Amino acid sequence: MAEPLIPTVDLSPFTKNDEDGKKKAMEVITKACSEYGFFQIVNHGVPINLLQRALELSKVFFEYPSDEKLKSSPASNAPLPAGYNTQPQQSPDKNEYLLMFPPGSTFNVFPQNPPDFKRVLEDVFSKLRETGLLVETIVNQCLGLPPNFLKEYNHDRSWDFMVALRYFPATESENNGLTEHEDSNCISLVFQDEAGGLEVRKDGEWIPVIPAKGTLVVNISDVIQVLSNNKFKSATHRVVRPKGRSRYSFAFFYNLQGDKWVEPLPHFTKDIGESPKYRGFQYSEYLQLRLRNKTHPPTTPEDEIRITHYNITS
Ligand SMILES: O=C(O)CCC(=O)C(=O)O
Ligand SMILES: [Fe+2]
Repeated sequence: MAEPLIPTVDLSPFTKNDEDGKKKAMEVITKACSEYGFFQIVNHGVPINLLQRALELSKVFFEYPSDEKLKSSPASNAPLPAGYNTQPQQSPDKNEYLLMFPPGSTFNVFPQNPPDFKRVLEDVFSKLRETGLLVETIVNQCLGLPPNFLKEYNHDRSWDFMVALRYFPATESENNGLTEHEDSNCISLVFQDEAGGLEVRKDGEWIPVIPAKGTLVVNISDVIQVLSNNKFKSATHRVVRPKGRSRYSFAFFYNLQGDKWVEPLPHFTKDIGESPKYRGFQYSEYLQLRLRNKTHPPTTPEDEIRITHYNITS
């Protein structure tokens, strides 16, 4: 049988305390994170039915007429526009989305319909947050950091957010759904419907993530890349829209508190005689620069701020 293109890791050894299984899983994860920062997980603790239900309900929601969706427009004071959003007309990203912060956040604006949607979104969020913590713990161990290091550094869960996305069908002339990028946060978890379209760049080639029910995609993001001084890679990924149908997905961003200082850790620099590859920065500063890419897009996309903004080049 052909090798699956993106490795799929069974996380059950981590809940069953199967030491041998954990070791094997960690080898696969370490390799994937060192090369390109993407892998898939099964037995991750989020019920498959819940993931399916979330996709079904988001499909119902996004198929409503605009005026119904616009009833969940964001309140103006939120740090990110929680609620229903469309991309600006000039954006190359042809999607619409519903964004939420943790259940109970006062920024959240939920649709009234379909009636079960809010409860399912809150459930999915809570479950993905638990899986995010588990993955962070595994990444911590794969990086050889002291136990609980990342958990303690990244203890404030109020910055996490999730988006339900709907991508419009490709046209004859273009199929960009989400332009290539790296996520700014720590770890992202994604699931997509059977239309597929998510791709990751490995050795200069775009590798499609073949959709598989109940499977979550793990995406290592910029904060982990900086802390580990490039030992683990922030995945470059994009979404290509399929023809003839819309495509639905969810992305959960296991984030970091804005006032945290981010810089390569001593473990990956002075302790091993390596120079830092990034200068330190406050996370909220980087978030603002990234947000500005969206609100004030530069004329050439190459001028968008990425994590390379903090590179030490000498
Ligand atoms: O829709 C997807 O599959 C991925 C979304 C994504 O990469 C993002 O929102 O940053
Ligand atoms: Fe992304």
